[in-house]
Amino acid sequence: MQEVNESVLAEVERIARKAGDLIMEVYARDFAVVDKDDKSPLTEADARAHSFIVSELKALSPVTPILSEEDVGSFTGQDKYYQYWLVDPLDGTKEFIKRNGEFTVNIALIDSGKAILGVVYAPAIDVLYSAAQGFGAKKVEGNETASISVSSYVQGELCRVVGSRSHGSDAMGTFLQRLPQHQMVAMGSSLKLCLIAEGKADIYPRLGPTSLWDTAAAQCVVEVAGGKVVTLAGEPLGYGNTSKILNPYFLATGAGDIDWVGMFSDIV
Ligand SMILES: Nc1ncnc2c1ncn2[C@@H]1O[C@H](COP(=O)(O)O)[C@@H](OP(=O)(O)O)[C@H]1O
Ligand SMILES: [Mg+2]
Repeated sequence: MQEVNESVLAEVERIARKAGDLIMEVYARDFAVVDKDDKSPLTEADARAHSFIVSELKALSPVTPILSEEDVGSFTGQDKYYQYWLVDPLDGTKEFIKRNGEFTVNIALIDSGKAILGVVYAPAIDVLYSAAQGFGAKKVEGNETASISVSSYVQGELCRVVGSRSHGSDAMGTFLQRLPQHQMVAMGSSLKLCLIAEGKADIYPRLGPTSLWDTAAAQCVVEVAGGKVVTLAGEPLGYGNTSKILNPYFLATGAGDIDWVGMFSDIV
């Protein structure tokens, strides 16, 4: 069984940073883009980060299975403790290709369907978010480390909404029309969830598809920072059923007593 403690968290942070360095080597030069079977793009950077992360996690935790976006076929299922590593080696591949810096390395430890440790690293801006149940949530920007927590939205105030830069939806437009005062920020990758975690956004409605690996690590950061990531039925997004790779639509929110789920019930 993989324990969670400060040294394990530090090791996962090191792995995510080094994977980010490998990604940035590709970012700095020309690279080829190929279409995967599902038509999503793949670059050499995804493959390099994947190989590195898998070999390092195996060294850290030899018997804990790994589910990575780039090699779903070799996942052997959760272990007898209902644990596995859930990895998106490069989230925001479209942003990577556009070279706008909004992409991340994501590593989560799942235990009984819940992400109990999560590390998100954005190498182009050198920002790392990291959290584990019982150990707090933090942001490391360059040499500065700060504890992070969500903000509390009060109805009637300007609502800071964050959404995908590359994958929109009609339902999002309907939702925004209902918020008299809002500010919409577009952002690629799991960085949207991290903005909720550090209190820079109030809500991230994801009314379109994502996969388990897109959300797990950053959901841990949001939850430990005091926020929620819930389905449109109000249940926390879960990771216990790996036969179903796609997440349901979800809402990520900070603190406050607004019934966000109720606001969406007739939209979607
Ligand atoms: N039609 C679709 N089916 C499944 N996942 C999708 C999808 N469209 C977008 N995504 C997911 O959304 C992620 C990008 O999120 P965003 O739009 O918020 O930046 C992608 O991650 P990758 O870049 O790792 O492929 C991909 O997993
Ligand atoms: Mg992804």
